Amino acid sequence: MRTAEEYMEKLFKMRKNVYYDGELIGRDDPRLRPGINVICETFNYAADPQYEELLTATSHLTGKKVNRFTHIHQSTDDLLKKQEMTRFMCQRVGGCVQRCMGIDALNALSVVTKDMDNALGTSYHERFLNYLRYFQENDLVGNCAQTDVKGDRSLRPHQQEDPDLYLRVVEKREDGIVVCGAKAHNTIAPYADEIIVVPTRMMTEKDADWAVAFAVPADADGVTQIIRISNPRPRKKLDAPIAQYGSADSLTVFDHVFVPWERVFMCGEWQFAGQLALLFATYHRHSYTGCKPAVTDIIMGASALVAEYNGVPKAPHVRDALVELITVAELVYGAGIAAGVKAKKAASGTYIPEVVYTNVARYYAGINVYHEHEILAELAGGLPATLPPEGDFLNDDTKGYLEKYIMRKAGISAENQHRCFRMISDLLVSAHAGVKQVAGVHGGGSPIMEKIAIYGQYDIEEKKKLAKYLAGIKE
Ligand SMILES: Cc1cc2nc3c(=O)[nH]c(=O)nc-3n(C[C@H](O)[C@H](O)[C@H](O)COP(=O)(O)OP(=O)(O)OC[C@H]3O[C@@H](n4cnc5c(N)ncnc54)[C@H](O)[C@@H]3O)c2cc1C
Repeated sequence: MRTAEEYMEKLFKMRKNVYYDGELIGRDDPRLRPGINVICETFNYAADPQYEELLTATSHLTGKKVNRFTHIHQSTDDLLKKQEMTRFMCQRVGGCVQRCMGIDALNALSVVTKDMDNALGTSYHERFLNYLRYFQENDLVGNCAQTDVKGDRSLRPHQQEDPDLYLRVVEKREDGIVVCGAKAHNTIAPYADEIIVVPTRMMTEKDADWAVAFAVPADADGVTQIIRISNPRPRKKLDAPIAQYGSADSLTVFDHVFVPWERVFMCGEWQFAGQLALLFATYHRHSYTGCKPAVTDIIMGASALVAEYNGVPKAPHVRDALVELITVAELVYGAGIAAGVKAKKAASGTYIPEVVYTNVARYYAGINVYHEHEILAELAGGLPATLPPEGDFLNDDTKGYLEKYIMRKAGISAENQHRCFRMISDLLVSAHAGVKQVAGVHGGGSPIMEKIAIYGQYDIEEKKKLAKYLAGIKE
């Protein structure tokens, strides 16, 4: 397994292909550091004997110890540990741990490459396992690039005016394929080792050129990342863990990118594009049953703390608000556990979380994101929005006034009151908070996509039969 230092050493040597705000930047640009800090923690905690059980696993390929963020689930226990690890890690970094998506994509590919081989006589699975071995042995960090830019949402890939609006194969050669197009909203891409591309939707026969899956180094020739960095507001003196972790998302352009065959895991098998798209979504939404409860934990902790600092921890509406937050966190987590316990073993041996429990959990988490922030905003009052900048707490002319007038419950220092409200301000009214909120709604698929998955898998006819039985309707 790698150390955080080894991860960064490799990262900083990558080809410069990342653009930010009009500049071509290196991966050692300090503005990327808060996102990189998140990934470093996935190495740090894996190296800590106290967290070894949670953060590491045994590779089913080599029998060696691997970081759990590179592991293919071999049991229901693996899925439960992944969920628990995700909640724990997201609590430590104050939000998205980001390293989940690469391994979610690899789990989906482990299933679909085998199913394709069984149905069509292709030989993708062996190829995939070779790549997985490389991924695990080098303890790599992967972005999953699933979301195409999609153009006109009502049209299929082959119907778009510009065929590049979904990523596609433009040439097949003896040694590999050439792809063109772009993938959107790729979190972690500027500080990932690898980009793992999978289809975003079901395809028809006419969409065969768009039914493609592969992996490339994130700095491969022809790959350009145009990114948006989202960092917490910097602190002057009042440093705190929440201010150290950020993220970045990329529009990843593939301009005639060559992919050697050993890295191609689907090429034209349109019949399996939908299965791969849905399976990645299932694994990723199952990861959300770990990360979203962690986000609720953070909001819940901040809500309870601010009520205590305000001197009203026992007020009935505070208790009600906290119970609402507990309900969201634990229903989502509980459904994630159910999805793990009810997982099915695929032909490849990989365990797949149960789809309905996974999707109801992700859906419920998504539609509650803004409500949870509303609860915190209500309990915190207006100060998170009007809190003077940190400089005023440091300036001798104003410091005394601010420390006097921020006081609430006796016995809590002015600094701790200030720390509490500055964190809540970061959680509620910063640009970073806005990005996290939208990610909470759309990451892993918009709520409508979860509804489609739930309705598509649920046996409503069975429920109609039940109603007929109870009503005494005999046909
Ligand atoms: C912060 C963040 C990070 C993300 N990270 C990643 C990542 O790392 N990798 C990745 O692959 N993706 C990532 N995503 C993408 C995420 O999965 C998508 O945002 C999501 O699937 C929605 O796609 P979209 O943004 O293109 O919105 P759209 O597809 O435009 O959807 C917006 C709305 O349009 C409507 N709509 C769209 N299509 C149709 C249709 N055919 N019929 C009817 N209505 C329709 C629906 O109401 C839908 O909710 C991330 C997203 C965010 C916000």
